[in-house]
Parts: sequence; C-alpha cells; structure tokens
Amino acid sequence: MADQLSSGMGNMSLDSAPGAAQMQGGPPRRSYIPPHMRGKMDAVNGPPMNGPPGPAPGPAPAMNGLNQSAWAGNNNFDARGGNWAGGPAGPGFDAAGPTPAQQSGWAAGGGAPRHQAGGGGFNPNAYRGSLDVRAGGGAGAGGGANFARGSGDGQWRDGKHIIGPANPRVERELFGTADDPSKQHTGINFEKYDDIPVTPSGRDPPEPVLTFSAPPLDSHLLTNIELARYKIPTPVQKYSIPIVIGGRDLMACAQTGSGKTGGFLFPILSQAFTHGPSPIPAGQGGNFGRQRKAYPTTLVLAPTRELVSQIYDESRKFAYRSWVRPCVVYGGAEIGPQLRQIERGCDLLVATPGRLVDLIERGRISLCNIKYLVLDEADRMLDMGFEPQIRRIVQGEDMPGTENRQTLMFSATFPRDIQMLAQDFLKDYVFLSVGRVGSTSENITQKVEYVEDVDKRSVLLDILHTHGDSGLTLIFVETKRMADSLSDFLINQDFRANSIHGDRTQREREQALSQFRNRVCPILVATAVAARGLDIPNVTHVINYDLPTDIDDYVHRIGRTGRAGNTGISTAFFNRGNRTIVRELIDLLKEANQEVPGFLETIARESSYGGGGGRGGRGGGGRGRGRGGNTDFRKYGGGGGGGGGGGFGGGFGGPPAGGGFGGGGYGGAPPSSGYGGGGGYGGGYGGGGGYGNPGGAGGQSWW
Ligand SMILES: Nc1ncnc2c1ncn2[C@@H]1O[C@H](COP(=O)(O)OP(=O)(O)OP(=O)(O)O)[C@@H](O)[C@H]1O
Repeated sequence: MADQLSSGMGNMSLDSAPGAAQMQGGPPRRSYIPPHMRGKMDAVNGPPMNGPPGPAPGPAPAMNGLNQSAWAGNNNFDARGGNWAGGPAGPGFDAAGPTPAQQSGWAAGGGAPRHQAGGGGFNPNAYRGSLDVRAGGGAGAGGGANFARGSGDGQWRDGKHIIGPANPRVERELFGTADDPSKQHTGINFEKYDDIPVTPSGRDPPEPVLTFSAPPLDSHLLTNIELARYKIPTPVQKYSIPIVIGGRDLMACAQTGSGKTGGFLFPILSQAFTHGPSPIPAGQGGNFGRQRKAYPTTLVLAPTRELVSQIYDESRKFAYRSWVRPCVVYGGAEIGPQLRQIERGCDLLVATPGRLVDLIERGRISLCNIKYLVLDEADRMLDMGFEPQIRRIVQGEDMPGTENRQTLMFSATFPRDIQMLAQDFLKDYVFLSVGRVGSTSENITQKVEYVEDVDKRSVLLDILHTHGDSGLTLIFVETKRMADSLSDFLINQDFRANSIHGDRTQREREQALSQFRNRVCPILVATAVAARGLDIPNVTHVINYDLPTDIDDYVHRIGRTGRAGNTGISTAFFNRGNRTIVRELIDLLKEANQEVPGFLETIARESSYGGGGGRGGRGGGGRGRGRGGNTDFRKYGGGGGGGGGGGFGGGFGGPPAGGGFGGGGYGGAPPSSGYGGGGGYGGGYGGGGGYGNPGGAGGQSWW
C-alpha cells in the first residue's frame, strides 16, 4: 500500500488482485449505486462532494507570493546549479547538519542567538530570528518586502501580521455550522479526557497549559480555535503547546481521536503567526526560467493520502486569514496541479514521503528552510517500509540537522524498536504518554466474538441487521481481494456498501470515503489503508471481520470510532487463526475495563505451550517487539519482546512488561538503550520479510 499511496510510481506496481484491471484501463468494479442515483452514473462518478480535497489550494488564491517569504530569493538566478544554485555542494547532502549556505542563511538572523557552523543550539524562536533578518533587509528576503499569502488572505507586512478579511463562504466550508453533521462534534465523554494520566519524561518537561490562551498562543490562532468550537485543549494539546513553543523536540503518544493533530498544528502555527515568515538561506533559491521552487518552513509527513488530505484540511482551518499558506502533496494523483499549488506559495507542507521525494528530485521543493518537521503516525511510516524515503528526506537532502530544527513525532502507538529508530531524528526530546501508550479509549465498547471463517458472512449480516441504521459502520478485512468480495456480497444483500483499499484509484478512494461520510454508503469495507488517523464523524461501529496480526493495528482500527469524547462500539471476529495476538488482546481489554470472553483465556492458555512470543512478522521473521514496548524506552530500557522467529512459536513470549526473550529482541537493562543481545532486529528491515507490509514501500502490498 505504501507504494500505491505515496510514491510517484504508486499505480505502476499492480498485481492480479481484483481492482488492478481498472487501473490499467479495465472496467471499474461494481460499487453501490444508491437507488435515487441509478441511471445517473455521471453524477455518481463525479467529483466527490466532501471527500479529501483535491490538490486545489486553500481558499481565495492568495496574493502573489513570489519574492516573498519562503519564495524570496527565487529570483537569485545562479546558472551554476539550477534550482540548487547557491549551495556550495549542490543539494547539500549533509546528514550531519545544514550546509554552510543554510547556516549562513540562519546566521543572518541578526540579533537573535543563532547556531554556529559547528552546530550550536537550536533557536526555538526560529520565526523571530527570521523577522530580524528581514528587518535588516538581509538574506534574500526581499528586504522588508510585504508577505502576502496564506489560506485566508493574510499578510506579513513590515514585521506585522496583517489578518486577512473574513470570508463567510470559506468559513462555512472550513468550520461548518454548529450542528453540521459532516463535522466532528465533541461527545459526552470529552471532559473525561482530563482524567487520563499524562506522563512526560525527558529532561525538564515544561508545565502544561490549562486553557487556550494568549500567551503562549498567538491571538489569531485563538480566533480560529474558537471558530472550530474547541473550548479547552485535550491533554495531549495541553502538554504539547508549551513543549513545542519552548523549543523542545517531542515524541507524543496519545489515544486515537484525542486531538494529536491540533497537538502539533497549534504551537507551530502560533509561532508562525507571532514571528512571521523566514527568509530562505542566503545563496539558495536559484532557478531556471519560470520554474519555481518552494521552501516550506514546516513539513508534516504522514503515511496515507487520505491522512495527509485530512491534516491539510485541519491546517487550512487553523491558518485561516493568516499569512501561512498550507499545501498538500501525495502520490497516485496528477502531479501538475500539485506543482501549481506549491508554486503559489507553500509555508506548511503536508506530504506523503514518496511524492515528496519525487518533488525534491524535480527540484521543486527544498527543505533547507525547515524549522519544524512532524512525523504523524511515525511508527506506521517506519513500519510499512518508508524508512529509506524518510531517511533520505530527513538526512539525505538539504534539511537542517536535528540541532537546527524541531522534530515532533505523534502516534497512538510507539513500539520500542520504532522509538530506537527515531533516535536519529530527535534531540533531547520530551516523551509524552497520555494514558498507557498503545491502550484503547474507554469510549469504545469492545466486543470479541468467536467466529470461524466460514461463518463470518452470516454473523456479519446478523450484526448489520441488528445494529440498524444509526450510524456509519467500518468493516476491516486483511486483503484487497477480501475488501472487494465482501463489499460485493453486502451490495448483493441490499446493503449500501463500498470498499476502500490500495488497489482502487485515488478517485475511487475519494468517492468511497465521500459516500461513506455522506451516508450514501454507510458501510465501508476497508483494508488497513483506512486504519490510521481518519477522523470521520458518526462512525458508530468498527468491525474487525479479520483481525490484524499486529495489536497496534487493532488499536488504530477501532480508534476510528469513539473520537473526541464520543462513544462507539467495536466488534472483532476472533478464531484460532488469530491466536498470535490473544495475550495482547486480553491485556488491552483488561486495561480498558472491557469484558474478556472466556474463550480468549482458554486459547491464551493453549497458546502458552506453543510459544508465540511477541509479534511474529506477517512475512515471517518479524521485528520483535512485544507488548510493553510503548513506554519511553529511554526510561525503562529492557528488551523489546520476542518474536524473531516470525509468527507462531518464535521463542517464548516476553512477559507483558517487556523483557523479551526470543531472537532479535532488544536487550539491555535500564538505563541501557543499546541493541543488546540476540541479534538486533528480528527479521531485518526490508529484507527477509521484515515486519509490516511485506513489500515495503517499493513493493506490492496486500492492502
Ligand atoms: N481541543 C479540542 N476540542 C474539541 N475537539 C477537538 C479538540 N482537539 C481535537 N478535536 C477534535 O477531535 C477529533 C480527533 O482529533 P484528531 O484527529 O487530531 O485525533 P488523533 O489523536 O490524531 O487521532 P488518531 O490517533 O486516530 O490519528 C477531531 O475531529 C478534532 O476536530
């Protein structure tokens, strides 16, 4: 899926699974057509009404951004290096830190303490430094020019944030109306988030804020937060705001649906609004002819195109009427419109890794001006094989090194092995866990039923008939083939269903999501492509028709319901084929005060004779990590759980608290953080059937 979603070559690697044909021009597979639309195929196939946005830029084309802010210096034509002109070594391949050119750009900050060539301290007020640059008329910023871009027509002029005019149409589009069913509203349990214990670890974590207020937040951001009808920050936001504004790196783990997106957008946008745009480093910015290059200051990476679209929508909300212009790029969609979008100005870029690499290769985006790097669903991106692309983006291009940017990672789950990999991207970070990391929200009532494979369809029909028409139902299956066949089956049974998976075209995926949101098809059969991050109001029931082999996937899947303090139901079909996760599932259920059916305990006892340590990899040779790996590994050290053998029987399962036995677990007692003992990663990364999506980012996936 990773490749399908995010690489520019996504649609080129196809298999013979159903759905592949259409991507090669074959007939589209059958999908549900609502009775009132039958015979109006054009309408059905038309652009989605409310799906993830196309690559169109934010509202009201902003005034020209050229020669301003991140665009400044683009006129500094330098025949030596085309778009990379000015950098002393071309594309600045310096994993250790910024190129001298970048440093000089930063150093030109004039007045504010800046880092030195040797890698001095990071300036948390990066935006302020840049302001000083412009005030001094330096560093290719167009010398005090006016900055006029942004999702809401705002400007940065003479060191001041000029808020753009209100636009009722855009406001309605972004924020909806008070009772708008297409927008998520907080539920009855929203206040209960405050009861969840929060544990910050790392050096001197700052005190949380308790309200949305200025300071520390910028007053314009508060206006937009009010338009979004947010009254108080969620726990992750309370902590992330002072941590990020204080200049620290952050690894934040908080339950699904508890506001992590705001957790990174609020402090970043607040800093941007207060301190203004930053000029591109001196010497950067050459370009040939009309081709223009963008120099975003914030980069948000996320694993799927649906998720980046959603984050982009949130960015537009909170950047409304400001000078900040958000953009989004993702694979599987035409690149032309995305290029035109970023040409119009791009301060905050939301991207999937593959498409971003493509744009960097085309010389259309430079990362030399990045102040904030956000990895959302970071564990998933690394897990699913994006590590090479992410390393290239973060370490192999011209992005400032860890000391000279702030790096933020967010997810509901953070297995220990992924935390270790992430060490290369972070510095002196605060690890934040809201609740027990990797746990599920108590807002979700979890049921587990014993259902043999052959009985699944009839049990599903029973549930759908009983559950009635109250809300949206999301059904997870493991393969693309199953997603298609199950949705066809449901359509034949007169249910309004559709499917979403990695073999469907972008248009089909958008349409499926749009029809789901709008209740045209209130049943969506999905592969793991829809497991992470998606925030769809009124999903009342998540059914794990096929359970995943990774308990973290289960956590994210059921997290599509019970969001923002709303309640929801999750039903899982369990049989002996799922016994590899039985212990972890029992732990999860107990933690969330859910009923644990007797058959689970029985199967757990049976399994204890057969091994099954940690998590076996799907493709064999998993990356051992076991439960208990979701705490700050710097604090607890210890092994990462067994599972080196892949699947069943891979060593003795580590006890829940970590301490893996089994080949490939991370050894090391606290406070050691080294790769101890038995051979580092269980199955190797990428090769030998690594953990996660077997093909990695470059191969063929099953979802
Ligand atoms: N402070 C707040 N007050 C009210 N609603 C909020 C607040 N913060 C976020 N929300 C809403 O809560 C919902 C969930 O937020 P978000 O999508 O950021 O969750 P998440 O933690 O990233 O979830 P996931 O782990 O599934 O990605 C969204 O609809 C968002 O608009």
